[in-house]
Amino acid sequence: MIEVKNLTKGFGKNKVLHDLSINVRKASVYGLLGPNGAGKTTLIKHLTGLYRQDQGTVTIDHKPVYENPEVKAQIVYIPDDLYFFSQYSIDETAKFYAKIYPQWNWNRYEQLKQVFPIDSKRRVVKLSKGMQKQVAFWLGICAMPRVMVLDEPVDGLDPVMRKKVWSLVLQDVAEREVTVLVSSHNLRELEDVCDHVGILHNGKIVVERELDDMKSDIHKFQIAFSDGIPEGFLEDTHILHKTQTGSILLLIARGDKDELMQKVKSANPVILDVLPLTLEEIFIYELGGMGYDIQNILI
Ligand SMILES: Nc1ncnc2c1ncn2[C@@H]1O[C@H](COP(=O)(O)OP(=O)(O)OP(=O)(O)O)[C@@H](O)[C@H]1O
Repeated sequence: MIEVKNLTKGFGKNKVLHDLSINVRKASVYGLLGPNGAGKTTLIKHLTGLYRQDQGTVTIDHKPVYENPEVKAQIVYIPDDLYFFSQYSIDETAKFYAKIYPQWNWNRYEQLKQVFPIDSKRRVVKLSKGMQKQVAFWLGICAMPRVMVLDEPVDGLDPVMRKKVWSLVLQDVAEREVTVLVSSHNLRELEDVCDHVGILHNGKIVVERELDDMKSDIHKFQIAFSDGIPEGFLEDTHILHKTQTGSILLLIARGDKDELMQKVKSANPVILDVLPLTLEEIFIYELGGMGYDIQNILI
C-alpha cells in the first residue's frame, strides 16, 4: 500500500534520510518512533507529497505521491503543528474540505458532533490547542481518506478524547481498510494501536517489527535455584539480558516460550515465573543487542 524504497533526502549538506525503505500494508497501522531530529517529519512530508525525494521512490498503491493530486486526495495528514484559515469557522472549514476530498461525507460530519462537543460555528483558530486537534480529526475522518498520516496525533488531547479518537481511527482501519502511519515519541501509546513499529534513528530505520511476532519471540523469566546457578545453565540460549539479585536470576531470552521453559525446568529451579514484558522493554533489549545507545533512541 504505502511503499518507500531507498529514500534519500538532504537539505544542503545535511543528509537527513539515508536509503530508507518501509512498507505499510493496507488496513494496518504502522508506528514510526524516533528521537528528536531523527527524520520522522521529513519522511512524513514525503508520504504526503510535500517534499520531493533526492533519490528513491515513494508510492501509494504503486502510484508516486509527489505532484499527484489524485493520490493526495486520498490522504489525510494531521501534522503536529496544525494550520487552519484564520477567518474560517469549523463549518466553513468543512465546506473547504468537502471541495478538496471527493469522498467527503456530510452525514458523518453531523454524526460526529456527538463525539466532538464543539460549536461548529466557532472560528477554529480561536479554539484551544486540544480542541483544534479534535477539529483536525473530526474533519479528517469525514474526508473518508484511504490513508491517514498522523504526526504526534494525540498530543494535546485529554485521555478521554485520546481514546475516542483512536477508536474512530481504528474503526475505519477495520471497516474501510484505511491504512495509517503514525509518528510518535510515545511507545506506550503506539503499543495499543499499531500492527508494526519501525524505529528511525539518524535517518535510518534501525528496527522494524510486527508487534505480535515481537511479543511471542521474547520472554522474561524469574528463576531461583537452591544451590546457585548450575554450571552451563542456558549456555546454548539467546540471552538478551541477565541480572542477578541475591539468589533471584532475571533473564530475558529470545526463542519459543515452551522450549525455553523446558530448558529452565530441566535444571530443577525452585522458583520459575514468567513475567510480562512491555513493548518498551522488548525494544530496549533488542536495540541494546544491536549496539545502539538506547537512552538516546527511546523516550
Ligand atoms: N526544511 C528543512 N531545512 C533544513 N533542514 C531541515 C528541514 N527540515 C528538517 N530539517 C533537518 O532534518 C533533521 C530531521 O528533522 P525532522 O523534523 O524530520 O525530525 P523529527 O524526527 O520529526 O524530529 P522531532 O521529533 O523533533 O519532531 C533535523 O536535523 C532538521 O534540522
